[in-house]
Amino acid sequence: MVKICCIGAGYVGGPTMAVIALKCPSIEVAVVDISKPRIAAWNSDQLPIYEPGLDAVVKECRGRNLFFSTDVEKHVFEADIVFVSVNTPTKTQGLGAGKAADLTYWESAARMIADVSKSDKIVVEKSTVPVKTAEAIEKILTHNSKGIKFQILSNPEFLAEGTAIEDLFKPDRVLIGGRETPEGQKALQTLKEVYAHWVPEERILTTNLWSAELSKLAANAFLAQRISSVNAMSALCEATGANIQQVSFAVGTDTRIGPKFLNASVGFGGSCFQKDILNLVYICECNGLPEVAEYWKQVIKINDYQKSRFVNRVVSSMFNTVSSKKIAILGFAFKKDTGDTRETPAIDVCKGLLGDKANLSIYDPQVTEDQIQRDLSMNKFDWDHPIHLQPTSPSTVKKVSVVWDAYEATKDAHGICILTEWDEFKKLDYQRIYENMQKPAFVFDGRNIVDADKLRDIGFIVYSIGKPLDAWLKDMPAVA
Ligand SMILES: NC(=O)C1=CN([C@@H]2O[C@H](COP(=O)(O)OP(=O)(O)OC[C@H]3O[C@@H](n4cnc5c(N)ncnc54)[C@H](O)[C@@H]3O)[C@@H](O)[C@H]2O)C=CC1
Ligand SMILES: O=C(O)[C@H]1O[C@H](OP(=O)(O)OP(=O)(O)OC[C@H]2O[C@@H](n3ccc(=O)[nH]c3=O)[C@H](O)[C@@H]2O)[C@H](O)[C@@H](O)[C@@H]1O
Repeated sequence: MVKICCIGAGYVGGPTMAVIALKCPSIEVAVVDISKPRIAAWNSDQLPIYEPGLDAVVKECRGRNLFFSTDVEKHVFEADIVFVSVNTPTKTQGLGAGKAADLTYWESAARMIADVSKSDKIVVEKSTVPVKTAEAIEKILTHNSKGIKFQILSNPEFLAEGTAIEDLFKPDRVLIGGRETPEGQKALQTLKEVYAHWVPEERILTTNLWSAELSKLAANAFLAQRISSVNAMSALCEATGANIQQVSFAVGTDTRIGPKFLNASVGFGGSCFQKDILNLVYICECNGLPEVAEYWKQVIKINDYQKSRFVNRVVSSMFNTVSSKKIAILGFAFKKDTGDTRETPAIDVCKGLLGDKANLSIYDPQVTEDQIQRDLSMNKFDWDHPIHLQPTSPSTVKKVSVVWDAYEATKDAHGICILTEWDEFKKLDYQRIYENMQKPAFVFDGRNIVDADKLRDIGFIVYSIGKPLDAWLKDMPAVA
């Protein structure tokens, strides 16, 4: 029986391996992690991540050919194929701080693999890494190998959170990069056969190592660039009376552009877009390509601009101050159908409003108070380290309360900011909400999910990203 071990039981390692186990009953899959609580949660009924469809997959395979364990060395020792899906955060100190990928966790995983291995292995880069990382990993493995042969493959993951299971069941493509040597090609074929259990052959792309590594960074950069492009247009729409949804639709019907990923928003979030673009920028700079670096940097600048533009709009609409006003925050996760808050735009928006002394009442159906408090008090990029290395007891942000109901959050509030597009926010009883709020009552829809005209009929002053402005808002321009 082929044995797979995956180091890193996170948002990628967990779901990816669960699906491999489901689709390949003849393969034994062990997912290992240094975090005991995380592994305990994977072995319980309360999985450590919320992902539609994941519970059913795990339930079917766990204990059959899917195992979660903290015994990292034992499972690496036994495996034929070792996936590495550990954190690759942005460096916060030293050379490349604020941009370069921190490969500490990757390097320690590679050294451990070299230490415990007694048989030849295929080592698969699942984490998103800078182009040429495989070369560094190869060096670590071969210099410590005691004669054992390792083949490195790059197999970046393209799943999106909230749709991970769907994406893994029916991927647009699986990408595998390997060395162009007979041994490299043999390893590539072995991994290809794993995916071929359920992915059509023509969707399994094979390339050289560097193309696979770079394609992952490029794909995320292209996706994020689309959002920054549409968000840049949203600002122009507000200034001119155009409507971003109409513009996106008109632009997206061109088959060369396509309709997906053109929703204007308060800004993109998530653990990867910013991190991967910063990483790309750093690589360009290191390769003497400052113009290319500058081009991609702009994607992040527009994203930051979009978040601060939103805050300014809220503050300026409410007589240029939110000091001591209650603002309800609906949604904190970086997108719907996930409890993940890594790099969520809600962090920057909340910090901006707190900077103007607002009192925040936050509700998100999947995010705990503890998580929100951690996020609002943690330094930038600290969140992307394994949980046991993060600050243990972050100070509580006093002007923030976290409640478990949208009606409670909005009671007596002056304004509502919708920051995540949870379906339940579309179906709220806004008449009831209006009656319980201070007047004038504002809704700032950072996701364009509410029926603005209906809300205006109730009496709300409504701001929708990239849509024609209410007279009230036009009279109170937001200066970024
Ligand atoms: N979250 C996402 O949607 C996607 C993430 N990625 C990439 O996948 C990689 C992992 O991301 P996530 O799963 O989101 O991170 P995560 O933080 O959820 O999981 C990483 C896990 O690795 C563990 N770990 C770190 N060092 C270890 C070691 N030496 N031995 C054993 N376990 C160790 C941590 O305890 C943690 O549980 C990153 O490079 C990310 O950029 C790629 C595609 C999608
Ligand atoms: O490398 C990664 O981590 C992953 O990053 C993204 O996936 P993810 O961050 O989970 O979620 P997305 O659906 O891409 O959304 C990212 C952010 O962009 C925002 N977004 C998305 C689409 C859109 O039209 N507008 C928009 O503002 C979302 O609300 C969210 O904040 C990519 O879509 C995945 O292919 C990739 O594997």
